[in-house]
Amino acid sequence: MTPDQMEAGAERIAHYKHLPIEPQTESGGRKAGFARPVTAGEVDVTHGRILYLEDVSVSFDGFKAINKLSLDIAPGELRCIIGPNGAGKTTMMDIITGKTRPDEGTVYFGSTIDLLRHKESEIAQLGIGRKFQKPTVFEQLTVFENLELALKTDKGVKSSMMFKLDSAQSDRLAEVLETIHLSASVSRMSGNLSHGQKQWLEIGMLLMQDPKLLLLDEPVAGMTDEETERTAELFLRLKGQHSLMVVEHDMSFIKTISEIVTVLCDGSVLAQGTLDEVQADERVIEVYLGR
Ligand SMILES: Nc1ncnc2c1ncn2[C@@H]1O[C@H](COP(=O)(O)OP(=O)(O)OP(=O)(O)O)[C@@H](O)[C@H]1O
Repeated sequence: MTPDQMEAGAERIAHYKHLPIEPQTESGGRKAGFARPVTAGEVDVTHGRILYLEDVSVSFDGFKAINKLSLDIAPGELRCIIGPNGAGKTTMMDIITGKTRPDEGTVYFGSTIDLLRHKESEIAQLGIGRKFQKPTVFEQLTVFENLELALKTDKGVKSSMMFKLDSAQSDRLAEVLETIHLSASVSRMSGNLSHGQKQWLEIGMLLMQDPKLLLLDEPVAGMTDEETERTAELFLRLKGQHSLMVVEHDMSFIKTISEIVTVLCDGSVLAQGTLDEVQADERVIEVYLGR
C-alpha cells in the first residue's frame, strides 16, 4: 500500500467515525439482510437450475469432442438431447458424472456444488444417477433382489448379508416396482425379463437411491413399440419429482415426452426449442434430420 492510499484510508475511517451509529440488531445493525441457509445433502436450486454447464471443452488427442458447451436444466425438467453420431452427447454425460474431466469450463449441480471438484462415486452419492444404453442388471437375482441391492451402499460382504429393509425402504421398493411396471414380476429371475423390462428394472435400481437428476442414454433403443410407449409414460411420471436428461434418436418417442429439445453438434449446442422448432431449423435438418 502506498502512503497516499494509507492517508486516503485514514480519512475514510475518520469520516465513518462521525456517522451516527445505528442501534445494534440481530442482523448486525442493518435493516434487512440476505442469507440462504444451506442444508447438508440438499441441492440448492434457488437460481432455478439443477444442472449448469458453461463453456465446457474437452479434447481427445487434439480433437475437440466438446467445444465451449453451455446449457442448463431446471429442477423437475425433462430435457431431451438429440444430435448426430459423434456430436458429443455421451462425452457430455461422462463429464457431468465425473468419468471424464473437461479441459476447461464450469459444471455445477444446483448453485453451490462444483461437480469438477468431485469424483465419479461422490457425484453418484450427491444424487446424479446414470443409465447407460445397455441394461446392466444382476441376471441371477430376482427383480426384488436387484432393487434391494440398489439400497446397499456399504460394499462390505458381511454388512450386505446382514442388510434388512426397514419399513420406509419396503414402502419405497413397492412404490418403485409399481412405477416401473414390474409389481407382477417381483419374484422373477431378472435374466428372464424382456429387454424393455430389464431397462425398467435398471431405472428402478436408480430410483431406489432417489436421484435428483437422472441421465438416460438411448433408453428405448431395442424396445418394442409397446415397451417404448410404456417408457414414455414412465418418464412423464418421473418428470417433476426428478430432473431428467434423455439422449435419444427415436423421434416419435421424443415427440411424446419432450418439452425443450437441445440439439448437439460438434460438441456444442446447435439449436434449442420445442421439437417442432428444432425440426424446422435448417441447420438441424442439414446436420441431423436430413432433407
Ligand atoms: N475417450 C475417447 N478418446 C478419443 N476420442 C473420443 C473418446 N470419447 C469420445 N471420443 C470422440 O468424441 C466424439 C464424440 O463422441 P460421443 O460418443 O460423445 O458422441 P455421441 O454424440 O454420444 O455419439 P453417438 O450418438 O454415436 O453415441 C466422437 O468423435 C468420438 O469418437
